[in-house]
Amino acid sequence: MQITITDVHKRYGDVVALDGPSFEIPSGSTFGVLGTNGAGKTTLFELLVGHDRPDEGRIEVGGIDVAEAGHRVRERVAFLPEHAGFPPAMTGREVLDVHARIRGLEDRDRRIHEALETVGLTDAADRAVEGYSNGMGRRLGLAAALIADPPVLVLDEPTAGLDPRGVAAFHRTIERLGRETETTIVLSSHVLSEVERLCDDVAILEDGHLRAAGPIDDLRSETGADDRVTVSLRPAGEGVRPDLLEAVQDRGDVTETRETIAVACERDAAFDLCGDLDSSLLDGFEVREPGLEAVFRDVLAGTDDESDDADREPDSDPTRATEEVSA
Ligand SMILES: Nc1ncnc2c1ncn2[C@@H]1O[C@H](COP(=O)(O)OP(=O)(O)OP(=O)(O)O)[C@@H](O)[C@H]1O
Repeated sequence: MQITITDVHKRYGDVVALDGPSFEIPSGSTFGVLGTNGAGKTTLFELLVGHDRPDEGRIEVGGIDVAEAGHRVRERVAFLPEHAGFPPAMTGREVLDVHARIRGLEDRDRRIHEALETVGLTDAADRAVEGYSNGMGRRLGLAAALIADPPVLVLDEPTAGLDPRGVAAFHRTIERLGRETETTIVLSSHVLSEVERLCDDVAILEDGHLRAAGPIDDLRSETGADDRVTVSLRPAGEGVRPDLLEAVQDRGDVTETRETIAVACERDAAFDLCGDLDSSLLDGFEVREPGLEAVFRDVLAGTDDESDDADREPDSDPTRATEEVSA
């Protein structure tokens, strides 16, 4: 089910939370909403699921205006908020039964069974929620969101606070939903590798403005991120690390990890770098293609000056984002 966001504005007192983003979320896609802290992601989700109304602009889900017909949209859109809580004494199954009843669903036992299976909570279904781990609680939230087979699923930072196993389980569930159903999945995350793994398309927000939107591959070439690579060098022992650092310091953006020294630079410069380095300093190296991180950095780097301007007025020009991306 396609979602269309058109010139949406939202203020909280003096704070401009959304300043006119316009973009489309393709039907059946897994779509990532990215942004710095306070960029407006949660605000956008609250408007998208009909919990609040925009001051100006429209959000349509499957052609229906959310602000005009919130009840019809709520039948189509399920939301997993960033902080979903459940009465601690209830079991997971009881929580899902309440959700199914609120939605007036028939065939509740089958739906509850399927939702529990989908998120991998069948064995814990009859335990009280207070005994659930953080990850199990998130998965119960997802099961509650899935119980009505919604055509649209909105997940606000779904893996925040989960341990690596919880994150992996969550990823598998989302990937399976994306592969096996027509569900349009919209999620926000600060973990770019997660978004790159799960999503086909993204929107990047900053201070309420849309900075870029579209398929990740298109953004890579539009932003020029495609022109750059990262050369990851493994020093031949800790003793030569300072020499290696000195040799690469003017060759690009240098970052160090415990094992490697990474140099992000233009493709031609990477070619020269690999040819010039003294091989006795190296245990090995690899060249990595630009990831979503490079796109994110390039998109936001083009707006550094503007993002300092906290008092700017709302911008009603929906073409603005396209201009900024190509800037
Ligand atoms: N109910 C509210 N009252 C006042 N200000 C709010 C309210 N909700 C959000 N804001 C402000 O609106 C801006 C956008 O907030 P929002 O929570 O949408 O950002 P976000 O991108 O989800 O941030 P984060 O990544 O930190 O969760 C912020 O400046 C925030 O302080």
